Amino acid sequence: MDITEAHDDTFGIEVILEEGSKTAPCCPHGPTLLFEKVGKGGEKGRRFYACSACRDRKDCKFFQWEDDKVSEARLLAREAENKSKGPPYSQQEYCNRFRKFSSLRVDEKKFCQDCQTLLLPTEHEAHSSHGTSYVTAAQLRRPSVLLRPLHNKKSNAQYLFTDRSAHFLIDTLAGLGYKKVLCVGTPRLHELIKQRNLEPKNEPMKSLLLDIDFRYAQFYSRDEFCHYNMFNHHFFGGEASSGVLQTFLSDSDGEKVVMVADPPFGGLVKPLANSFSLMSQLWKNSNSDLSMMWIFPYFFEPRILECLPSLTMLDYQVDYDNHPLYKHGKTGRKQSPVRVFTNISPKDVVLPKEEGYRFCSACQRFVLSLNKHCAKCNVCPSKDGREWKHCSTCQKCVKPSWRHCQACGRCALPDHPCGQSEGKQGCFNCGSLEHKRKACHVKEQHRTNGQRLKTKGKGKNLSKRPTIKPKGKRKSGAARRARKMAALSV
Ligand SMILES: C[S@@+](CC[C@H](N)C(=O)[O-])C[C@H]1O[C@@H](n2cnc3c(N)ncnc32)[C@H](O)[C@@H]1O
Ligand SMILES: [Zn+2]
Ligand SMILES: [Zn+2]
Ligand SMILES: [Zn+2]
Ligand SMILES: [Zn+2]
Ligand SMILES: [Zn+2]
Ligand SMILES: [Zn+2]
Repeated sequence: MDITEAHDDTFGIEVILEEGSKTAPCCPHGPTLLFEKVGKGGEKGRRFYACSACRDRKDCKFFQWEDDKVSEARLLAREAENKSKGPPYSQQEYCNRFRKFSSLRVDEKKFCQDCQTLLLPTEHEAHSSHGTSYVTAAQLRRPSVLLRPLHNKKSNAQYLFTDRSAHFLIDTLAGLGYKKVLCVGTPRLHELIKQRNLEPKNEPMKSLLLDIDFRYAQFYSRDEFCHYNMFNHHFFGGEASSGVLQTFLSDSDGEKVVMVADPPFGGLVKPLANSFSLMSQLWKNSNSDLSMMWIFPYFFEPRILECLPSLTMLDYQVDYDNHPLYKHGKTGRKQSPVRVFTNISPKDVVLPKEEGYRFCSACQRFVLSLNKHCAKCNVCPSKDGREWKHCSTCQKCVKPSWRHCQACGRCALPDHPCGQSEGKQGCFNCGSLEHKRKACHVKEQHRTNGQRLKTKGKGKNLSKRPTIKPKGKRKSGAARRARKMAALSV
C-alpha cells in the first residue's frame, strides 16, 4: 500500500508544535507555526516561523528565523499590514449590516459581485460601475451559492459539497441523533442545516460555522459564524469569538455534538489534528471524545491515524460541485479520492446501497461493493475504490495495477525504478541503512510532535531560507502523493 510510505523522504521540514513555547509572531492569518528544516541523517537546521494557513509564499510572504531580532519599526509595520488584510467590518458591524439588509425592500437588496458584499442603499452609488445583482431571500439563505468560490489552489480552494454528499452527511448525523454540528470549513453544510430546520417535519439542529473566509460573516449572527483559522486554532475575533465555540461545546443541555471539518487538501495534517484535539478538550460534556468527521483524501490515512488513532476511514466518496474531476457526471461517476475519517462507529454510518455500498459483516462496516473482503488479510482492503488483489508473497492486498517484483521483493507498479528499493535510502531519523524511519528505535525527542513536509531541492545548507511549498523532485510515496495532490487541485 503506497500510502503507508508517507515518511519515506530522506529529508524535509517539520512543524514543531510545542506546548508552552514562546509566543509565535503573527501574520495576517494569526500566529505563525514554527518549522525546522531537517537534513539527511537527521541533522537539524535553523528554525523559522512561517504562515500556518498558506503553503505558498505568494499567498502569505511571512518569514522569520526563530532567532531573528525584529526591530520595533518592523513589528509596527507588520501589525499594520496584518490589520489591513483583515475583514473591513467587525463581527458586530457585520451583524448590524445584516439586520438592516434583511429589513430592506426587495428592490433595495443588492449584492456586489466584484466586491462580494451585500450592499446597503447608501452604498449602491459607490458600486454603480461594478457588477451588482438583486438578492432574493432564497439566495440570502445560500451564501455558498451566492459567493464566488475562492480558487487559490494551494491554500484555499473552496470545493463545495454536491447536494448528494451534503445531504448524506446531514441525514446520517440527524439519524444518529446529533443535535449540534460544528462546521469547520464547511459553509455549505452549515447553510443546508439551517435550511433543513425550516421544514417542520425535521427536528432542528444547531450549527456553528468556523471558517477563514470572512465573507460569510455577512450572512450570519455572532453565534452562527466565527472567523477562524483551523491550522493554528486562532479566532480572529479574540475571546468574544472563541467564547462562542466554548458556549456551543459546553452547553450542558445534553445534546449530542459532532464536528465536521473539510480542510483545504494541501493542509498540514499535524496542526489540523492539534486544533481538532483542542476542540475535543473544550467538549466538557462527558468522558467521551468529541464526535468528529474529518473529510480528507484517502492517501493521508496513515498520517491522520498517526495523529488521531481513534479515527477510522470510511469508504464513502465525498463529491464536490465545483471540482472538475470529482463530481457525478453524465458519463457516470468518477471516483473521488476524498473520504470521511471519523470516530463514530463505522457500522453506524450507513452508506447508501443505491450508490454501490454494502455492509461487510466481517469488517462490521459499510464498504464499496468493489471492495471485496480478503479472507487472508481479513479486511476489505481497497482504499481507492478499485478492487485490490492479494499477493501471497507480500502477504497483503495491493492495488490491481501492481505486480510482484522479485528483484525488489515487493509489489510495485510495473514501471517502478527496479532495484532502487526505497529501503536503500535507510532511516531518516538515525541515518542507518538497515531500516526505515518508521521502524527506528532511536527516539525522536523533541520531534515527536513534528510533521514533515517536503521541501524543494536537495540542498545541504540547512540554514538557507527554506521553501515550504512542495516542489521539485521527490521520491517514492511522496512523489505519488504529490501527483495525487496535483490532480486534486485541478
Ligand atoms: C475544501 S473547502 C470545503 C467546503 C465544504 N466542502 C462545503 O461545501 O461546505 C475548504 C473550506 O475551508 C475554509 N478554509 C480554508 N483554509 C482555512 C483555514 N486556514 N481555517 C479555516 N477555514 C479554512 C475555506 O474557506 C472553505 O470554506
Ligand atoms: Zn499568513
Ligand atoms: Zn463593488
Ligand atoms: Zn470486509
Ligand atoms: Zn489480502
Ligand atoms: Zn507482492
Ligand atoms: Zn523491482
